[in-house]
Amino acid sequence: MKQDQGTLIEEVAGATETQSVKGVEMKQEHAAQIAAVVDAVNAKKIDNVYFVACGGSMASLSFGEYFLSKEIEIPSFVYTSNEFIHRNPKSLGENSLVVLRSHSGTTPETVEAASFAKAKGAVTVAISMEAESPLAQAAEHVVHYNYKDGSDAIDGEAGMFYTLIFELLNALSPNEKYKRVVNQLPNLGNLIEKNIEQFSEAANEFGKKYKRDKIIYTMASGAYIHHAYSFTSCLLMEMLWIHSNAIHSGEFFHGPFEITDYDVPFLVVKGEGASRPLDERALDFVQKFSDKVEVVDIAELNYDGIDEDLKEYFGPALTGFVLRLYADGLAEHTGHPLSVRRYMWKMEY
Ligand SMILES: N[C@@H]1[C@@H](O)[C@H](O)[C@@H](COP(=O)(O)O)O[C@@H]1O
Repeated sequence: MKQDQGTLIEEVAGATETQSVKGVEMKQEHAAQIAAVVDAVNAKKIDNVYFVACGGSMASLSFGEYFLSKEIEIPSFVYTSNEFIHRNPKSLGENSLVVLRSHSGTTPETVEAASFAKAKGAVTVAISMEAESPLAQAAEHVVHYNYKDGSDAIDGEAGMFYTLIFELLNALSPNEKYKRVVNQLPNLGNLIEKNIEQFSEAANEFGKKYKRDKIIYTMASGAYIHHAYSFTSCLLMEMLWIHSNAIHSGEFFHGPFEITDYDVPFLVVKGEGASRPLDERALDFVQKFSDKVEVVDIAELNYDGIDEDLKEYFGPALTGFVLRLYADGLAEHTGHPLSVRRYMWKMEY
């Protein structure tokens, strides 16, 4: 059992000279929720970490798996909720940390997965915009985030999630880098605003140019494959009814590239970080054979106030807000609002 070491947020709050973003502080109840998770992790020997959710929520949790597997030796896994229950992973047990996420807090498979993990004795953490939701009640710990209610981004989905992940990384394997990430995360609000401003026009042009296309492929790698997945599944297919597939840049040459032609559209997310060369290789190819290639270059995002060596952690936190603009552009020019569903939440399935 480790000593109770407290959280990085508490450390920052007690040492004003290290606080990098003046006037922006996480709400106390949110900092306390994260502190409770850190205490629970410090009180146990954690052997593995499971991230469990559905759809866009699963994609968001996958950034946690990406950073944990890249940074520390404790293995981590991502599961869609129903498979988590049905597969019943052998290493799930009382030394597991299971992080579940549901925006609504009501997705039945995810609620059930929380009860399933709790029954196995794991430390369970529910992330949701609804602090009283069924998911929050099924898990031992709750990490709540504010959604479109005027709260600062540090209390929103990205601010809360990335703070939790870097607090967890620090609890499992302390490193001064994680402290700097937590110190600099309050910059998110400002950065989201600046990046929305920077990419709005290109995203609107994208909508104008591709409004007649019935299929748009997305391509990415590393952390960004999870952005490609949610862009494809949630934004293009669910909300805009545009056929798509999220292709991993490293896998592109092992089948999918045969579909490339002058009139086949690709949205390529050129990542910032370890797997950027994979994206560059795939991009070189599609740019040779397709006239319909759109690139979102994550290295070109605005990272004001972020240390150079921390950009790879901030890129994934900002990209969702940028890609959302590209869906907004399509919605605007196709006249198909992102809110329309035919089946989802409308019937039993
Ligand atoms: N497009 C939505 C996602 O955005 C959502 O994440 C998921 C699960 O819903 P919830 O996050 O409420 O559990 O359903 C769909 O996939």
